[in-house]
Amino acid sequence: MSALPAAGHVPRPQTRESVTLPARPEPLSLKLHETAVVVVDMQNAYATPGGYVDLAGFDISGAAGTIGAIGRALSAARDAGVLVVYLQNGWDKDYLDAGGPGSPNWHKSNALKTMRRRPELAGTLLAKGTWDYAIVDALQPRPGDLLVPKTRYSGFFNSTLDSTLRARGIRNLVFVGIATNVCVESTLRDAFHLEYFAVMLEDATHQLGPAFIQEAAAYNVETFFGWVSTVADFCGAVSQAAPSPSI
Ligand SMILES: C/C(=C/NC(N)=O)C(=O)O
Repeated sequence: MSALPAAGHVPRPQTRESVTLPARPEPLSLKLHETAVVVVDMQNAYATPGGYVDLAGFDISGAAGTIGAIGRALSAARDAGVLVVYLQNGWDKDYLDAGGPGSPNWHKSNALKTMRRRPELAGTLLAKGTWDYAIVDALQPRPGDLLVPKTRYSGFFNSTLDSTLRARGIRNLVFVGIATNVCVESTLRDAFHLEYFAVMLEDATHQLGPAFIQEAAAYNVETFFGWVSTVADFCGAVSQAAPSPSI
């Protein structure tokens, strides 16, 4: 985990106010100082033409709208003093973290499969230090945000995410990012099992696969694992809380 920028502590404006977030299946009361927005894998790999999922043949035409929606949610969150945590998916340049043939990841990762199918792409997809791994320009982390690298779909697996959140007293997680049905849902399900209250902003997420997948993921979240809300409702709710710099 790293705080951004690398050096120095950037205090967030803090509020002890609770807000009520309109959500399905019911509104949710959130103490903002116990809440973080989790930005899942908004990397060129997942959101930019020429990135991994585009090269692997998935339709990413909706990603541009998702970037804009996430930008609005993050702006409201930062203004209200809500912690922003970025997840960044990928591996070392030699792909040791990705696992070899003994790992299901080696068999299921479409990034690894695409590079095996197209050897000219070897070393370019989801490797640390590459353009593909980088967070998209429009959503670059700001001072005070945190960034947690991860090597599998769930942000909680083999990462510092849980301890990072617990150390800050975070109980509520607001999820945005790509892909709804893979890394967002995997992380959100693990959040449920780790006793976090999880909300997905459905219009700030985008699926990999046909449109019905987005609906199915939202159904799963609101019925079994957490709550579903929207960017407009999130922005409206957090803007009700005035930050209090003295806390
Ligand atoms: C398929 C896939 C999804 N990632 C994500 N960020 O949801 C991958 O990483 O290969």
